[in-house]
Amino acid sequence: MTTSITLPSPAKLNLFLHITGKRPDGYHELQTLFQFLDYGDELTFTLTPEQPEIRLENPIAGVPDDQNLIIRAARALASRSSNALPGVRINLNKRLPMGGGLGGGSSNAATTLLGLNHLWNLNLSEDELADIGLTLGADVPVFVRGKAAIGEGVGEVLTPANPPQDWFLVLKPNCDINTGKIFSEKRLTRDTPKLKIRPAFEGDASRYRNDCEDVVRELYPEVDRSLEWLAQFGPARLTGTGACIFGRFPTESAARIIWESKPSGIKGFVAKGVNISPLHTKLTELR
Ligand SMILES: C[C@@](CO)(OP(=O)(O)O)[C@H](O)COP(=O)(O)OP(=O)(O)OC[C@H]1O[C@@H](n2ccc(N)nc2=O)[C@H](O)[C@@H]1O
Ligand SMILES: Nc1ncnc2c1ncn2[C@@H]1O[C@H](COP(=O)(O)OP(=O)(O)O)[C@@H](O)[C@H]1O
Repeated sequence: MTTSITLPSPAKLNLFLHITGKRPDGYHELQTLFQFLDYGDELTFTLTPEQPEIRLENPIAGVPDDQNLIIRAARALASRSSNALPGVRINLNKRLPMGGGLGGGSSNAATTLLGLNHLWNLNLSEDELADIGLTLGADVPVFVRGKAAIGEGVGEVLTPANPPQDWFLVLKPNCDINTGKIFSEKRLTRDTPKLKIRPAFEGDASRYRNDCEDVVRELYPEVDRSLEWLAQFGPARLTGTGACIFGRFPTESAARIIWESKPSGIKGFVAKGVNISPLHTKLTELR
């Protein structure tokens, strides 16, 4: 019996993000193209049959365990089982900046759902895991399903897509952006016409925009300056509601050359865009 696994918890990019309307409950309707990166956090799950608790070995500063999406996902999954389950010790190797629009927390939740479904032998279907995921956040289902996709609704209605698997230079301007604040800005564009995405999205994502970008640039000069710098070298965009931005390159070496010349003091990384999540690639190897 497997008692311990280490799994990737990748980042996502929103290659474009259109706001197409607003629902009566105040949430915004989106059309967004999600692609994964071959870069992210890593989670190790170790069963502890002698201790029944779900325990995070290295809590995140400022995020109480009760609010940590890893613990919340593990508890939500455990509540689906009528049998007593062995406890689990979880170790998080955090590499992704938090609240940066890379979906790190949502990805951690999805890795926990899939990892513990495997270790606890629960055999829940992908649909069931995506439903549990949606109760934790709008971005969790795409990480559960593990395929690049256009997200509609609040991002949970997914249609698989196959964008080019380019290389990206991702930068994290030195500011924290609150998603709720951006969505509540009056001047946000909320009426972008819907793109035709069925039977398949054939468009070139770089022709489309992130509707949050103008507002974020106005409110956060660090993002504005970083985007201006990165756009010198090719198409550059905001992911989610920021603060991370990304530039697209045809090869790893092209991205690394620009990385070497980035302004001092700004953090980031180079990664490849992938249409199958590294989490799913790893789980397939384990089966
Ligand atoms: C914008 C996206 C795009 O991938 O990513 P991130 O920048 O967070 O990575 C997501 O849709 C983020 O979804 P999610 O992670 O669930 O959003 P939350 O932080 O819970 O949202 C905070 C607040 O923003 C507003 N909100 C959020 C999403 C949405 N589609 N419409 C909204 O109006 C709501 O007021 C909500 O209470
Ligand atoms: N395991 C987790 N990893 C990261 N953030 C988490 C986690 N659990 C809860 N959070 C909370 O979720 C917020 C959003 O984090 P994250 O998913 O990294 O960013 P974003 O939604 O902008 O892509 C964080 O600021 C943090 O308060």
